[in-house]
Amino acid sequence: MLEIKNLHARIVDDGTEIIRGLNLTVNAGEVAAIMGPNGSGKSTLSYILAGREDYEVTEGDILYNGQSILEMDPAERATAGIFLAFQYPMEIPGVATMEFLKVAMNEQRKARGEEPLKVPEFLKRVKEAAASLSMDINMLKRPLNVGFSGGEKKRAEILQMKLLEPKLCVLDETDSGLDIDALKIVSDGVNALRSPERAIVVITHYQRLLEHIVPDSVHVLYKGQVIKSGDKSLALDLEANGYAGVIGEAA
Ligand SMILES: Nc1ncnc2c1ncn2[C@@H]1O[C@H](COP(=O)(O)OP(=O)(O)OP(=O)(O)O)[C@@H](O)[C@H]1O
Repeated sequence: MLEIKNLHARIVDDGTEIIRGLNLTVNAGEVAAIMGPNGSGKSTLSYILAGREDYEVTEGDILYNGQSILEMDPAERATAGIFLAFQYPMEIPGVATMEFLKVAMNEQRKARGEEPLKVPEFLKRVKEAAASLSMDINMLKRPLNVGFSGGEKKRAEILQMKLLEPKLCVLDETDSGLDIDALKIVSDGVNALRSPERAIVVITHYQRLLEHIVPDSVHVLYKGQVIKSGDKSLALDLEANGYAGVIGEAA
């Protein structure tokens, strides 16, 4: 589903190369965890997948279902089924969360040649999804993420993901800012989306999240490259021993 080949990417503003020859394959049905020290390029990778314009790909390719996405803008990628849950979800003043969800869902339907959702059906879906994440429906009348606590913002990201049903989900540090109960609720929400037709990429610092969302593969990112891949035991090893060993091996 996702095949990243020898990807090199730099910051447009100052030309600094952040991603330096990254290779990664994530198959449909797979949950892949990406770990790595601070500043290794994890968030940058997620932004590049989503199509953020601050970064320029200088070499290599990103294939989604066998097709390069490099020429697609962020909206086209979203319509194609790529979803990024942000580490720091953006506040959108003046746009009620409910309205945002409606526009996002209907835009995707339009791109697929489907009719917009009727209001009762839309409300039913939102209510069900919000309830499954223990979110108060009244919160969705507020502008998106404005004044939401850290944990509420993360839940709002998962709510969007549940409603949009993307095929490739990239979750950037979804566990940060979540209390113990919220971590369980959000993880359950992600697990409910596991499916043979969907790939999920989870960026995290902590093995803790991976106890709830058990990954099929774990990849260590360092200086813009995947330096080691393994199964879930790799995350346990990192938790116990830190990154030094893996980095030394790669060197
Ligand atoms: N727009 C930018 N301008 C300047 N430097 C940037 C920019 N974007 C990324 N970087 C730098 O690129 C490197 C990788 O950053 P990135 O946020 O991708 O790391 P990360 O692995 O997600 O880190 P963390 O675990 O701390 O969240 C960092 O050194 C960061 O300072």
